[in-house]
Amino acid sequence: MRRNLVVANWKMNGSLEANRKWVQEFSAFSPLDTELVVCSPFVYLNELQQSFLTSALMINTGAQDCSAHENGAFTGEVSAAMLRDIGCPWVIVGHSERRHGLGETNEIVAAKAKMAVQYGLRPIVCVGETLEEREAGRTSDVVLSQLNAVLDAIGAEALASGALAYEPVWAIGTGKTATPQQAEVVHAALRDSVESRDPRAAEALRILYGGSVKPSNAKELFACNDIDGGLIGGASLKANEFYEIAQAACGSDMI
Ligand SMILES: O=C[C@H](O)COP(=O)(O)O
Repeated sequence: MRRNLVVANWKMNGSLEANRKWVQEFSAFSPLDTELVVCSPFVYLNELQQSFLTSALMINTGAQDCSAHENGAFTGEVSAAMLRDIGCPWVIVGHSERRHGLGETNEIVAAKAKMAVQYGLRPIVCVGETLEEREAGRTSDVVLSQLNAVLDAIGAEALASGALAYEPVWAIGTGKTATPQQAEVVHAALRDSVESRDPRAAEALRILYGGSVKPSNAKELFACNDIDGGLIGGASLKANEFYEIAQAACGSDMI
């Protein structure tokens, strides 16, 4: 059975004060039977992790990226080893804002995923097509080539130790969510592709949906067979909305 996973991606948002308020607000809610991760900017990871512990919140931390390099003269980069060193268990790689905004190729994303796994981190690998690619009928080609680059680098089992996130670029921060049917078709194709390499890993792999997930649409998305939770941007900045989305994931785990 796959346990649903709901991940907050705060992107370049937050402050010490705002983060403390978020933790305080979230602590007032009853615990949920869903695995939760908050990916904050690097500088807040340590304090956030401590506050989750002291508030007895069952939330893990994640970084939003890691370097494709091991160490050395790479100004501004943060290595997987450093994340491991501060006890941050999760890391997002290949987010579309990095692929499209910062020119990260499939090869770079694969190298980052490899570094993450080498240092014992759980990668959340993002894939997704642009509107132009979808309209040209290239959705499967694009997401499967993004997936395969990572699978070639780390293998299916290592991917299943983390998660795969399908985020159609046209749905991110736009308010346009993929319909559950649109999302499920892509999720099923992604799982089939992993299955052709390793059926056990495919069964265990959590495939998250991301792109304008809100409390109002989360339940029907999470009810789909191959959607095992979400990667939540804007709505995760509000503790109550993230909690409601996490609540929607409770009890929709698939066997
Ligand atoms: O990582 C999260 C995704 O980019 C989704 O962001 P969004 O929920 O603001 O659309």
